[in-house]
Amino acid sequence: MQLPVDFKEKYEKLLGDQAEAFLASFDNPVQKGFRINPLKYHGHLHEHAMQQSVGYSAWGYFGKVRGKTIDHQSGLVYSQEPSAMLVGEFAHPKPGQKVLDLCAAPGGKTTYLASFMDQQGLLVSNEINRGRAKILAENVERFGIQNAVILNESPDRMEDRFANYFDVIVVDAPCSGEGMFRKDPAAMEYWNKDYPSECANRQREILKSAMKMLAPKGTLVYSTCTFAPEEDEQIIAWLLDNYENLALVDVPKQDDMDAGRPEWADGNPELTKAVRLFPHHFQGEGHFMAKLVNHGMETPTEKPRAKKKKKQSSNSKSLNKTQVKLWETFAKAFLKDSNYFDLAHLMVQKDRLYYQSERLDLEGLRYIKPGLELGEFKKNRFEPSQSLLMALPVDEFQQVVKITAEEWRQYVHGDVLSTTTAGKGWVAVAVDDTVVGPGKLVQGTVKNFYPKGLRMNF
Ligand SMILES: C[S@@+](CC[C@H](N)C(=O)[O-])C[C@H]1O[C@@H](n2cnc3c(N)ncnc32)[C@H](O)[C@@H]1O
Repeated sequence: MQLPVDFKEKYEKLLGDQAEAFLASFDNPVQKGFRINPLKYHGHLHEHAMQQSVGYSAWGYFGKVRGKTIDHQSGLVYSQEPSAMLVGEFAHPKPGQKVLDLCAAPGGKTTYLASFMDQQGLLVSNEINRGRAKILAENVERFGIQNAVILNESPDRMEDRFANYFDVIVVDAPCSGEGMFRKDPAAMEYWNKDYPSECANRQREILKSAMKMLAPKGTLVYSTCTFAPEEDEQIIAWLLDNYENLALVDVPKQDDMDAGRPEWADGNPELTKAVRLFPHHFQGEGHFMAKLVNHGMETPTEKPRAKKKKKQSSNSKSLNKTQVKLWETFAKAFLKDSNYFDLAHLMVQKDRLYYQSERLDLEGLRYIKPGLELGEFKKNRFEPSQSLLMALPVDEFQQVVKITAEEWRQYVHGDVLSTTTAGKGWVAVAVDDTVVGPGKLVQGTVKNFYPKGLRMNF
């Protein structure tokens, strides 16, 4: 691989006698990986083999995910390279906590965090770039996460609303991407020797906002996919200097994981508690990560905290009587437990019904999904969304139509299926125990409600 000359010279100086092995590793094959989804997994995958597990991740395996498969389309697996899995392990939120993934698209860390949370608590998943935020929302839908809110904000605009709020914050920062050169050689086009310092400026701004949103005793995980000390140890040194209540957590390291390098920053020996993943030592792409805990009190906010408004925002409303009736009738016929989603946590926005695990007023913030989308109110009826189908296990539905893998291809193509299943009305369509989407039983056929935007040809 043709690496930038300045890049080579920099790491020859920094790494000394290890530089040769480090630079040679860029010619080795990229490590591919995937995770199984514990919110959905019932003991087997349809098209992928779980051969070699990633030791430090309960859900991680080496191997490549194929896109046009039941496993991928129904969110049973998530493609993620092995190094990135360690960030989720560092964060390790508990069910019920308030968790923020501040730089979240396309969703690798968000889906990892949700895997620990067991649909309880709140996961705010934010992405500044609108196009990428939409992709994030698609991945969250497929993974079946019930307790996520997808924001599309710049971190500084979130500070006041969420002051001292989150128990766990992950900042998987935009960075110079040196650790991705092997996987994505196009990343080299942006790189020049000043790029890491430019990225570091942005990282400090993002972290200033993150610190305002971190609760007392909260955990902050910072990660990059670059080797640049300016964006790694030097950022952590800056955090420790500027936030005296913040302390690094000593996370156990495997033999193939390197410690942070104090000599590449201000010499603070604490920095050895950070982790570097070098591709000449570790089976994965280049990464840096650090876990910190806030031992302090609440961080004073600069502006007064926004007062809680009694009135709901103009965008989102509680359900009116007709909508309550339509939803309740639908839920009774479609779900085994018609109260699965607490009415007090439901809200309507532009005729779409959402469930919010934690009631939030998002007025003034840009968002993609204010919660789990359950479906849409149409003239005198309620139509379930793909998100609802993805977010519940098969045994929560009253009526299920089981189809074969071959029929699944027809279903995701948009075809009407014939069936011997008796009954009528809304059904969950499933392959074995894997729910793949909604359908409607009409006289021996399953009318196809797989979203048009997701349909595919084979
Ligand atoms: C390394 S990627 C995140 C990857 C993601 N966490 C995952 O695991 O799939 C960094 C993200 O930060 C976003 N970003 C760029 N500038 C930002 C800023 N100023 N504040 C917050 N996020 C930013 C990028 O759009 C990008 O999606």
